[in-house]
Amino acid sequence: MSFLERKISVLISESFSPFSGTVKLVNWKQSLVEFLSTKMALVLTYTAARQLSQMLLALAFFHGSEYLLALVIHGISNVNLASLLISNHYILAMILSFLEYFVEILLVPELKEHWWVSNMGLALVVIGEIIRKLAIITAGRSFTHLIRTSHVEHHKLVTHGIYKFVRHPGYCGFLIWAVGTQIMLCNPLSTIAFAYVVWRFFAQRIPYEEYFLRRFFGPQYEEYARRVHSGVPFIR
Ligand SMILES: C[S@@+](CC[C@H](N)C(=O)[O-])C[C@H]1O[C@@H](n2cnc3c(N)ncnc32)[C@H](O)[C@@H]1O
Repeated sequence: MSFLERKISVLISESFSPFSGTVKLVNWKQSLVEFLSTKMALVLTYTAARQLSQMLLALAFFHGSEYLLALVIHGISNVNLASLLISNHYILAMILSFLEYFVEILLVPELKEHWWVSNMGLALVVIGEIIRKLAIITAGRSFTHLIRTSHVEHHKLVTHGIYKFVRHPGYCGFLIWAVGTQIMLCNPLSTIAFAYVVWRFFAQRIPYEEYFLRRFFGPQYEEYARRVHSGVPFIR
């Protein structure tokens, strides 16, 4: 056994030894396999099973219901797969968040055991879903996944229901939902990244969307925008 092999063997056997302070020299390869298989077993714990299945359910429910509502409101001929709201950037962000989850549950499994944090995330996912779906149902045909750049007859300014409290409940709900998914997974890096990326996306989208709303509805929209907050932090 080389010096390095002996060192690794001691380190690993120390971390597994049930007798504190006892240094057992064991075959380092066998120890490494034991070490990795113990870590892998952690991935299959109750914690991971529950957090990951909640995440998959949240994703399936969010995208499935977006598509179904679009079908019901706009009719099959006006809806395509874009209504699933799954872009390449979105897929990449989700893959990175799953990657963070797996790396952390292997290296720092105790991070995922903060159940009050995870449950708070789950509550945010549910609240975000409710706000967004209320927005879609309230706005009806006025709520299109692509921003309208020309006025159509049936496009009416919506200022009732949840739009009485915030101008962009659909975006507000999505922001809460997206950040909630990462808090639910106890993913610190993705929580910050999702909050920033989603917020920045809406910070650019809202002025663009409102430029057309002002053109379509003029002083009526001006007055509404003065009265009601956007619903997205730091965007008036
Ligand atoms: C993806 S929806 C988002 C709606 C809104 N920004 C929200 O977050 O609930 C975008 C479409 O909704 C329309 N829209 C946004 N606010 C509206 C309102 N108060 N009344 C009618 N249409 C609106 C825009 O013209 C755009 O075509």
